[in-house]
Amino acid sequence: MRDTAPRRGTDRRGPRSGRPPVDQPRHAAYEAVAAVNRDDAYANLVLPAILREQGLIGRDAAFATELTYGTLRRLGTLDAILTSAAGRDVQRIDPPVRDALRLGAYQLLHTRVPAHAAVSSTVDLVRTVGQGATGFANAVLREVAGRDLDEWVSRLAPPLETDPIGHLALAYSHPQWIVRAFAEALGGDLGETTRLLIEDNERPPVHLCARPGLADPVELADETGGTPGAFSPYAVYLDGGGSPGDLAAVADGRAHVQDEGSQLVATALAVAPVDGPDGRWLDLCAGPGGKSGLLGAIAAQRGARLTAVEVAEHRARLVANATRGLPVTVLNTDGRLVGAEPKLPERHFDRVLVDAPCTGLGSLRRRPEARWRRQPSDLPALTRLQRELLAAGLRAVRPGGVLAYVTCSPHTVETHVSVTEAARRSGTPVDFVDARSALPTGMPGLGDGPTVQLWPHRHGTDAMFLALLRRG
Ligand SMILES: C[S@@+](CC[C@H](N)C(=O)[O-])C[C@H]1O[C@@H](n2cnc3c(N)ncnc32)[C@H](O)[C@@H]1O
Repeated sequence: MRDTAPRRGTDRRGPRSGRPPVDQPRHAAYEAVAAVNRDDAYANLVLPAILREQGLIGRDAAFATELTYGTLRRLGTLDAILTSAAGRDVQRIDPPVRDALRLGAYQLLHTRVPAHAAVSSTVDLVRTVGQGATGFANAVLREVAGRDLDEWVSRLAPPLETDPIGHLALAYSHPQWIVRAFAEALGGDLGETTRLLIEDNERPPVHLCARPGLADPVELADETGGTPGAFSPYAVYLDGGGSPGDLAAVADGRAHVQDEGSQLVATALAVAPVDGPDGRWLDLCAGPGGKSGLLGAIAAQRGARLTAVEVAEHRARLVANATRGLPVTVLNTDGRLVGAEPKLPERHFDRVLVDAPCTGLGSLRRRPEARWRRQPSDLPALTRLQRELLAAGLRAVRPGGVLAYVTCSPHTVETHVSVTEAARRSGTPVDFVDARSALPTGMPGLGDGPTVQLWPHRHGTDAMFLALLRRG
């Protein structure tokens, strides 16, 4: 099969020119997927801008979103199938045609769009983005349509028995190194690993945090048409649809959008027992301010004050916005300067949060392209930073005070290894507190302690890791 002289560019003849060759939602999805793959854009930023620019709302916006997010999540599996169907490595197909084919294959294998509509609309799209390649695109998509997803997986994936990681990676569209890391964090349980991978490919729910003292979760659920959360005392699950930023409660600062797992780990720091004074709290990695917003609201109720540190200037501004009206002081500085920066004295704080920069493998549901961008080679620099920030946090906490180490990744190198290494090297006496005791009573699936790993497939949250340490 040959794609003859495909032409780059997008000379789309939109409805305004009188000829609508490609419907708007599909074209919007194409533009978003192309921007992500070509320009390293982020889908969650670029797609809303495209939808706004093209005036897409309601069902059209939902369809464009489903196509964009679904195609990006399933990229690994779709590319393997397209490589087979095209008889050549998908990487050698002209990028605009390749992205159009990915969208077409996604519709064929993952949606209820009838096959003829998926094929013809993709060929129309290819006509506008890669002229001359329509015959090629038509032939490839007909080949894809010849099998359903299960048939393609059994044809292309290595056997589960001999290569379980390779099999799961292809079947559930994750890079192998991530599947391996998840399986290790789940104690080698491949059934659970599979459930996690399936969950990662679903659209994540939107959770609100009803700020303590400012909103009641039951009333907020009534007001927003949502449901009170299962675990966090502040959580409300939204039913989907609409933009949460448009909700009155979010606009007027009574609530903010925050995964329930993030709420739980921030609350755990606030409820862990400390001996003695309890008025000085520190968030050493605060941007964009979700946990500072919740901790600041709790601090207001308890007469405490939170210092929120963020090294990136624009993110420090986001923290200031997220904590307006709360007893929070934002410092735009490097958290590792504890002891050197006068506003960050050693042995000073009663409660310290180190929500360290990490690979973010625990929130792949929310960032569809992230799994393909992250590399194992990202780990050394991140884990070094995690240990340095943890060491700084341990210097900042006073004897008898408590520190929460949190990552939005279940990778054991970022969780257990980082926290035990940093504690060991700190030269400070520290004890692990059983983090389960700082989470809601009766919460299932928390393991044997003392650290806790939350999971999308167990708890419906991001895969947040929590270790609580008390300085002796
Ligand atoms: C995982 S995010 C924190 C999320 C935040 N706690 C929340 O709930 O919204 C990590 C943050 O640490 C910041 N960061 C990275 N290195 C830092 C450093 N050396 N000192 C302070 N902040 C740092 C990053 O810019 C990023 O905003």
